[in-house]
Amino acid sequence: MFHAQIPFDRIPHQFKSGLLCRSSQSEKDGLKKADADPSVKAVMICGENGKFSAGADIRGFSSPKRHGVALSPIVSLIESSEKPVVAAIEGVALGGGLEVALGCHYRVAHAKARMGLPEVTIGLLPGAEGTQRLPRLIGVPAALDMITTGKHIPATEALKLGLVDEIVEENTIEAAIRLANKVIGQPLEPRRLSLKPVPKLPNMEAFLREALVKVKRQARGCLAPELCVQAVRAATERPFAEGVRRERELFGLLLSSGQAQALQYAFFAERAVRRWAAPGGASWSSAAPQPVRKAAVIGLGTMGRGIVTSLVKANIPVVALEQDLEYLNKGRKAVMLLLEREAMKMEGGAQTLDFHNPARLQFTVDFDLLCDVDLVIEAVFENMALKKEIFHKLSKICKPGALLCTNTSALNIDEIASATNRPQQVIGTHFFSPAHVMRLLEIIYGRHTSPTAIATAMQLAKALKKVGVVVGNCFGFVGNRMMFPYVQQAVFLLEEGSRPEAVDQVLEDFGFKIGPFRMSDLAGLDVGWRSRKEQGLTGPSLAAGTPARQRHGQRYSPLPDLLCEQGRFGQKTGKGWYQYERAGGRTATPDPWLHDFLSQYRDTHGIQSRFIDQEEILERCLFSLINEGFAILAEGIASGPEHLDVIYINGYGWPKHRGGPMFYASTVGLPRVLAKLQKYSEAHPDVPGLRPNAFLKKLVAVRSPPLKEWMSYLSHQSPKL
Ligand SMILES: CCCCCCCCCCCCC[C@H](O)CC(=O)SCCNC(=O)CCNC(=O)[C@H](O)C(C)(C)COP(=O)(O)OP(=O)(O)OC[C@H]1O[C@@H](n2cnc3c(N)ncnc32)[C@H](O)[C@@H]1OP(=O)(O)O
Ligand SMILES: NC(=O)c1ccc[n+]([C@@H]2O[C@H](COP(=O)([O-])OP(=O)(O)OC[C@H]3O[C@@H](n4cnc5c(N)ncnc54)[C@H](O)[C@@H]3O)[C@@H](O)[C@H]2O)c1
Repeated sequence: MFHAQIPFDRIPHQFKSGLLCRSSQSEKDGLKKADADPSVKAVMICGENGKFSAGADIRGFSSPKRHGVALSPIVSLIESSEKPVVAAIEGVALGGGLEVALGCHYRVAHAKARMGLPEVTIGLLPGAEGTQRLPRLIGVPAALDMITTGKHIPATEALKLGLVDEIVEENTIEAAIRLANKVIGQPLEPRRLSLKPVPKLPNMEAFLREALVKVKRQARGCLAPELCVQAVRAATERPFAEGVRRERELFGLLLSSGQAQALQYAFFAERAVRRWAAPGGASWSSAAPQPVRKAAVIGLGTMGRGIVTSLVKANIPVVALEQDLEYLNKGRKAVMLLLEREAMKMEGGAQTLDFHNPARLQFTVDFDLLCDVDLVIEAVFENMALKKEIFHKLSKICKPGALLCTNTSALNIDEIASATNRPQQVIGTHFFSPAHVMRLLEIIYGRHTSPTAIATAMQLAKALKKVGVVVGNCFGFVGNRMMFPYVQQAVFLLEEGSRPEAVDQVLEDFGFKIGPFRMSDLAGLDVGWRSRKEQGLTGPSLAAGTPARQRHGQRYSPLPDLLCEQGRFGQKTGKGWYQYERAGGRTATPDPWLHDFLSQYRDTHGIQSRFIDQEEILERCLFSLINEGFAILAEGIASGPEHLDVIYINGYGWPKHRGGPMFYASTVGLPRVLAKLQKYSEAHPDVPGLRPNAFLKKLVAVRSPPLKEWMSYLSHQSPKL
C-alpha cells in the first residue's frame, strides 16, 4: 500500500490542495511510481494533522508571481490510475482539496468532516475540474447548490448525496485502507467521474435558466455565482474535455475581474481584525478573556430580544430583564417567537435549543437576579441619563468581576463608565439589527477599559459566531460615524432635485442590500429625530431664529424632521420616504405626496431644482463616507482600513465583492476620490463632510501607497491607539 500525504497545517504553501505544494513533484512522482510498481495494489490519499485539505493558497491568486497552478493534471493523473485510489477525508476537504478527492475512485470520510467548493465566496469557481465532476457524481441540482453557495456540507449529508462512499466514526485512514483492499481488482471505469454522463433532468434547460435568475437576483452584481452556473451548464451540454476548457475560460475571467481580489481581501481582513490592538500596547496576543458562564440582557426591545436569542443559541444561560411586567411579557413573547423560529431552522441538526428551561433562560424585572452573572448587555433606550442610572445600579448589584456592556449606537462609553465603580470593566458591544442575524459586533473600548474586558468581548463575539471588531470611542464609533455623512448627502441630494427612489436605485445598483431611504424607513425615522432633538438640532430646544437649513454654521436639512412632524416614521406608520400598503407594510412604492412635498420645500427655500446624474449620487454618498473613514484612521479610532471594511461588509450591507469602502477607494484610486471630493466641496463649502481629509491628501501626496501601507504614513499615533 502506498500513502500519498496531502499536507494541511497552516497553509504556508503556494498551492495548498495537497499534492501540489512543498513536495508536489515528489507526490506526483510517488503516484507515478505507485502506478508503475507491481507490488503496489492500491493508493490511499489523506491529509496531515487530521485535515484533508483547505484547497489552494488563496494568497497565490493575487500574487504577482502567480504560477500556472497545475492541479487539473494531478487530478487527471489520480483518476486515470490503473490502481484504485481512495481518499481518506478528515477535517475539511474544500476547494481544490475536494477536487482532488473527486479525482479519486472512492471517498471515505470521517463523520465530523466537512466538504465544499467555497471558491465562489472568494470570487472564483472550482478551477480543477470540480464544476465538471461534481454534477456527474451527485446530479445538477445538488452540485449547483454546493458550487453557487460555497457552503460546507457535513459528512452525513455528503453520504446522502453520494459524494462519499462511506463515513466512519473511528479511524478514517484504516477504513480507507480497508476499502482499498476490498476493491482491488474491481473495474475502475465506472469509478472515473470524467467518463460518467451527467444525470439527466426532465427539465434541465428550464432548471438552469431558473437557477441563473435566482443566483443573479441574490448576487447583487457579484459575478462568480453566475459564472458558476455557466460552468455547470457546460457540464450538461458538452463532453468532459470541452467542459473543462469552458471552466478554465470562466475561471480566467473571474481571476481578472477585480471582484476576486476584493473578496479575497475581505477573507483575510476578517481574519486580520481578530488580532486587535488597543492603547498602552494591549493586544490579542497578551490579553486573556474571562469565561462567560452566565449573561444578562437589560431591555427586550428591538435589540435586546435579538441579543438574548443570540446568547441562547450560543448555549450561554441568560437572565432577561425589563422595566415592568407589561414590557417583560411583550419581550418574552418576542424572544420565544424568535427562539422557536431558530429551533425550527435547527431541527434535524445535531444542535437543539434548550430555552424552556429557566436555568437557561429566565425573564425578570428584578435587578437583584443579576448578582451572579459574568456579563451584562444593556439595551435600553438611547438616553444617556437612563444608561447612567442603569450602570450605576449594575455596579452595585453585579459581582466584582462582571463585565458591563452597553449596546449604545453612538453615546460616549467613558461617560457611561463614569457612573460605575469599575470603569475598567465597561465596554461597548454594538450589535446590529436584527441582532441574532447580523454578523457584526463592534466592540468599543473606553479610556479605562481593560485588555481583559476587550478580550472577553472578542471571545463573546466568537461564541456568538459573530465578527468582533475592536474600535475606539467617539460619537457613532466607526460604523455610524461613517454613515452620518452618507445619509446626509442622500438627503441633500433630495433638496437639490433628486428623489428617494433615484438615490436608492443608484446605491442598490452599486450592490448595497438596501438604499439609504429604504433603510431609514425600515429603521424608523423617529429614531434619528429623537437623537436630533436630544442634540438640540431640532424641536423645542432649538434656539429661536436658527436658520431652517443651517446649524452651527453648517448646512443642515430639516427634511427628515418635517416628515416626522407629519407622523411619517417609515414602515411602522405606513409612510416615510415611501408609501407602504399599510402601517407595518414592507412594500415601498414611490409616493406622489412626497414628490409634491419636495417641490414645495424647494420653492419655500428658493432652491433651484436640477437633474442629478447617477455618478454624482454615487460619488457624493460614497466618497463622503470614505472621507470620514480617513478621519477615523487618522484619529486612531481604528487600527487599520481592514477594520472599517469588515464593519461595513458585516454590519451595513456593503457589497462584499467591492471589498469594503476603504478597499473600494483604493480601487477607484485615491487621487480620483480626492479630486471629486475637492470638486463637490467647492460646490458645497458649507458641508464639512465633503472637505477632503488631511490623511487622504497626504496619501495622495505620497503617491497613493497600497492599502496595507496606509497606516505607516500617519506621522503621529493618536492617543487613542
Ligand atoms: C488567466 C487564465 C487563468 C486560467 C487558469 C485556469 C486554471 C486555474 C487552476 C486553478 C485551480 C483552482 C483550484 C481550486 O478550485 C481553487 C481553490 O482551492 S481556492 C481555495 C478554496 N478554499 C477555501 O476557500 C477555504 C478557505 N478557508 C476556510 O474556509 C477556513 O480557513 C477553514 C479551512 C475552514 C479553517 O477555518 P478555521 O479553523 O476557522 O481557521 P481560519 O479560517 O482562521 O484559518 C486559519 C488560517 O489559515 C488561513 N487559511 C485558511 N484557508 C486558507 C487558504 N485556502 N489559503 C490561504 N490561507 C488560508 C487563514 O487565513 C488563517 O490564517 P490567518 O489569516 O489567521 O493568518
Ligand atoms: N434599533 C436598532 O437598530 C439599534 C441598532 C444598534 C444599537 N441600538 C441601540 O440599542 C439600544 C436599544 O435600542 P432598541 O432599538 O432595542 O430600543 P427599543 O426602544 O426597541 O427597546 C428598549 C427597551 O428597553 C426597555 N427599558 C427601558 N428602560 C428600562 C429599564 N430601566 N430597565 C429595563 N428595561 C428598560 C424598554 O422597555 C424597551 O423594551 C439603544 O441604545 C439603541 O441606540 C439600536
